[in-house]
Amino acid sequence: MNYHTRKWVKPEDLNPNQSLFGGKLLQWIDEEAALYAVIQLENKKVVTKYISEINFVSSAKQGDIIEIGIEVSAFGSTSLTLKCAVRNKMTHQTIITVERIVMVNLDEDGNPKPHGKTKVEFVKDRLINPS
Ligand SMILES: CCCCCCCCCCCCCCCC(=O)SCCNC(=O)CCNC(=O)[C@H](O)C(C)(C)COP(=O)(O)OP(=O)(O)OC[C@H]1O[C@@H](n2cnc3c(N)ncnc32)[C@H](O)[C@@H]1OP(=O)(O)O
Repeated sequence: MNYHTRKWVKPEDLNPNQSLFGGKLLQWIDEEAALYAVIQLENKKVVTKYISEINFVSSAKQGDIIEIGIEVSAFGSTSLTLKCAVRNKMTHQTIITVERIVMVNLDEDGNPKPHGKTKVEFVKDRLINPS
Protein backbone atom coordinates (compact mmCIF):
# COMPACT_ATOMS: atom_id res chain seq x y z
CA MET A 1 0.00 0.00 0.00
CA ASN A 2 1.39 3.40 -0.98
CA TYR A 3 0.41 6.33 1.20
CA HIS A 4 0.57 9.26 -1.23
CA THR A 5 -1.61 11.86 0.44
CA ARG A 6 -1.51 13.53 3.83
CA LYS A 7 -4.28 15.53 5.44
CA TRP A 8 -4.20 17.71 8.50
CA VAL A 9 -7.37 17.44 10.59
CA LYS A 10 -8.71 20.98 11.05
CA PRO A 11 -11.60 22.37 13.13
CA GLU A 12 -13.94 22.37 10.12
CA ASP A 13 -13.34 18.62 9.64
CA LEU A 14 -14.76 17.66 13.05
CA ASN A 15 -18.12 16.23 14.08
CA PRO A 16 -19.96 17.38 17.25
CA ASN A 17 -17.95 14.79 19.23
CA GLN A 18 -14.81 16.67 18.24
CA SER A 19 -13.42 13.78 16.22
CA LEU A 20 -12.94 13.60 12.45
CA PHE A 21 -16.31 13.60 10.65
CA GLY A 22 -16.80 10.31 8.81
CA GLY A 23 -18.34 11.99 5.77
CA LYS A 24 -15.30 14.23 5.38
CA LEU A 25 -13.03 11.20 5.49
CA LEU A 26 -15.12 9.44 2.83
CA GLN A 27 -14.94 12.57 0.66
CA TRP A 28 -11.14 12.56 0.91
CA ILE A 29 -11.05 8.83 0.07
CA ASP A 30 -13.34 9.25 -2.94
CA GLU A 31 -11.21 12.14 -4.24
CA GLU A 32 -8.03 10.12 -3.73
CA ALA A 33 -9.49 7.09 -5.50
CA ALA A 34 -10.76 9.25 -8.38
CA LEU A 35 -7.40 10.97 -8.87
CA TYR A 36 -5.56 7.65 -8.66
CA ALA A 37 -7.88 6.22 -11.34
CA VAL A 38 -7.58 9.33 -13.56
CA ILE A 39 -3.80 9.03 -13.51
CA GLN A 40 -3.66 5.23 -13.90
CA LEU A 41 -6.25 5.11 -16.67
CA GLU A 42 -5.07 8.34 -18.33
CA ASN A 43 -8.66 9.54 -18.63
CA LYS A 44 -10.33 12.45 -16.84
CA LYS A 45 -13.76 10.84 -17.21
CA VAL A 46 -13.93 8.25 -14.46
CA VAL A 47 -16.67 7.70 -11.91
CA THR A 48 -17.01 5.88 -8.63
CA LYS A 49 -19.30 2.90 -9.26
CA TYR A 50 -19.15 0.94 -6.04
CA ILE A 51 -17.73 1.25 -2.54
CA SER A 52 -17.74 -1.86 -0.33
CA GLU A 53 -18.08 -2.12 3.44
CA ILE A 54 -16.32 0.64 5.33
CA ASN A 55 -14.72 -0.15 8.65
CA PHE A 56 -14.12 2.83 10.93
CA VAL A 57 -11.40 1.31 13.12
CA SER A 58 -10.39 4.33 15.15
CA SER A 59 -10.96 8.07 15.12
CA ALA A 60 -8.73 11.05 14.49
CA LYS A 61 -8.78 14.34 16.33
CA GLN A 62 -7.98 17.95 15.56
CA GLY A 63 -4.31 18.44 14.77
CA ASP A 64 -3.72 14.84 13.73
CA ILE A 65 -1.98 14.21 10.45
CA ILE A 66 -3.49 11.32 8.57
CA GLU A 67 -2.34 9.61 5.41
CA ILE A 68 -4.43 7.95 2.74
CA GLY A 69 -3.18 4.77 1.10
CA ILE A 70 -4.43 3.25 -2.13
CA GLU A 71 -3.52 0.06 -3.93
CA VAL A 72 -4.89 -1.66 -7.00
CA SER A 73 -6.79 -4.89 -6.38
CA ALA A 74 -7.80 -5.60 -9.97
CA PHE A 75 -7.87 -4.23 -13.49
CA GLY A 76 -11.15 -5.03 -15.21
CA SER A 77 -12.14 -4.23 -18.77
CA THR A 78 -13.71 -0.84 -18.04
CA SER A 79 -13.16 -0.82 -14.27
CA LEU A 80 -10.32 -0.41 -11.84
CA THR A 81 -10.78 -1.88 -8.36
CA LEU A 82 -8.90 -0.20 -5.53
CA LYS A 83 -8.33 -0.90 -1.87
CA CYS A 84 -7.89 1.93 0.61
CA ALA A 85 -6.57 2.37 4.11
CA VAL A 86 -6.19 5.55 6.14
CA ARG A 87 -3.83 5.70 9.07
CA ASN A 88 -2.51 8.14 11.62
CA LYS A 89 0.81 9.45 10.27
CA MET A 90 2.51 9.48 13.67
CA THR A 91 1.27 6.24 15.23
CA HIS A 92 0.41 4.28 12.06
CA GLN A 93 -2.82 3.29 13.78
CA THR A 94 -5.47 2.39 11.21
CA ILE A 95 -8.39 4.83 11.06
CA ILE A 96 -10.44 3.29 8.28
CA THR A 97 -10.26 0.53 5.72
CA VAL A 98 -12.26 0.19 2.51
CA GLU A 99 -11.86 -3.20 0.87
CA ARG A 100 -13.18 -2.40 -2.60
CA ILE A 101 -13.67 0.84 -4.52
CA VAL A 102 -14.68 0.27 -8.13
CA MET A 103 -13.93 3.13 -10.51
CA VAL A 104 -15.27 2.99 -14.08
CA ASN A 105 -13.61 4.47 -17.14
CA LEU A 106 -16.07 6.40 -19.34
CA ASP A 107 -16.20 7.65 -22.89
CA GLU A 108 -17.29 11.15 -23.92
CA ASP A 109 -20.97 10.15 -23.67
CA GLY A 110 -20.62 8.78 -20.15
CA ASN A 111 -20.71 5.12 -21.14
CA PRO A 112 -18.22 2.53 -19.84
CA LYS A 113 -15.20 2.33 -22.12
CA PRO A 114 -12.41 -0.32 -22.01
CA HIS A 115 -9.26 1.28 -20.60
CA GLY A 116 -6.78 -1.27 -21.95
CA LYS A 117 -4.67 -1.21 -18.79
CA THR A 118 -3.47 -4.38 -17.07
CA LYS A 119 -0.85 -3.24 -14.60
CA VAL A 120 0.10 -0.31 -12.41
CA GLU A 121 2.07 2.32 -14.30
CA PHE A 122 4.30 4.95 -12.78
CA VAL A 123 4.20 8.48 -14.14
CA LYS A 124 8.01 8.68 -14.25
CA ASP A 125 8.07 5.72 -16.66
CA ARG A 126 5.70 7.57 -19.00
CA LEU A 127 7.95 10.60 -19.28
CA ILE A 128 10.02 10.78 -22.44
CA ASN A 129 13.08 12.28 -20.74
CA PRO A 130 12.86 11.48 -17.01
CA SER A 131 15.46 13.42 -15.03
C1 LIG B 1 -3.15 13.75 -15.38
C2 LIG B 1 -3.86 14.46 -14.30
C3 LIG B 1 -5.09 15.16 -14.73
C4 LIG B 1 -5.92 15.58 -13.58
C5 LIG B 1 -7.24 16.11 -14.06
C6 LIG B 1 -8.19 16.05 -12.98
C7 LIG B 1 -9.52 15.68 -13.49
C8 LIG B 1 -10.49 15.67 -12.43
C9 LIG B 1 -10.96 14.27 -12.20
C10 LIG B 1 -12.17 14.27 -11.45
C11 LIG B 1 -12.67 12.91 -11.31
C12 LIG B 1 -13.95 13.02 -10.66
C13 LIG B 1 -14.52 11.72 -10.25
C14 LIG B 1 -15.36 11.95 -9.07
C15 LIG B 1 -15.97 10.69 -8.57
C16 LIG B 1 -17.42 10.93 -8.47
O1 LIG B 1 -17.91 11.76 -7.78
S1 LIG B 1 -18.39 9.96 -9.49
C17 LIG B 1 -20.05 10.38 -9.01
C18 LIG B 1 -20.75 9.18 -8.44
N1 LIG B 1 -20.85 8.12 -9.40
C19 LIG B 1 -21.74 8.16 -10.43
O2 LIG B 1 -22.46 9.11 -10.63
C20 LIG B 1 -21.80 6.93 -11.30
C21 LIG B 1 -23.25 6.64 -11.74
N2 LIG B 1 -23.32 5.37 -12.44
C22 LIG B 1 -23.21 5.30 -13.77
O3 LIG B 1 -23.13 6.29 -14.48
C23 LIG B 1 -23.21 3.91 -14.38
O4 LIG B 1 -23.59 2.97 -13.38
C24 LIG B 1 -21.82 3.53 -14.95
C25 LIG B 1 -20.68 3.87 -14.01
C26 LIG B 1 -21.62 4.27 -16.27
C27 LIG B 1 -21.71 2.03 -15.18
O5 LIG B 1 -22.82 1.63 -15.91
P1 LIG B 1 -23.20 0.06 -15.94
O6 LIG B 1 -24.41 -0.06 -16.76
O7 LIG B 1 -23.17 -0.52 -14.56
O8 LIG B 1 -21.99 -0.50 -16.76
P2 LIG B 1 -21.46 -1.96 -16.88
O9 LIG B 1 -20.89 -2.05 -18.26
O10 LIG B 1 -22.50 -2.98 -16.47
O11 LIG B 1 -20.29 -2.04 -15.81
C28 LIG B 1 -19.15 -1.23 -15.95
C29 LIG B 1 -18.09 -1.79 -15.03
O12 LIG B 1 -18.52 -1.62 -13.68
C30 LIG B 1 -18.52 -2.89 -13.01
N3 LIG B 1 -19.66 -2.89 -12.12
C31 LIG B 1 -20.93 -2.64 -12.44
N4 LIG B 1 -21.71 -2.73 -11.37
C32 LIG B 1 -20.89 -3.03 -10.32
C33 LIG B 1 -21.11 -3.24 -8.93
N5 LIG B 1 -22.32 -3.17 -8.39
N6 LIG B 1 -20.05 -3.53 -8.17
C34 LIG B 1 -18.82 -3.61 -8.69
N7 LIG B 1 -18.55 -3.40 -10.00
C35 LIG B 1 -19.59 -3.13 -10.81
C36 LIG B 1 -18.67 -3.93 -14.09
O13 LIG B 1 -18.16 -5.18 -13.67
C37 LIG B 1 -17.88 -3.29 -15.21
O14 LIG B 1 -16.50 -3.51 -15.01
P3 LIG B 1 -15.59 -4.33 -16.10
O15 LIG B 1 -16.01 -5.74 -16.03
O16 LIG B 1 -15.87 -3.70 -17.45
O17 LIG B 1 -14.19 -4.06 -15.67
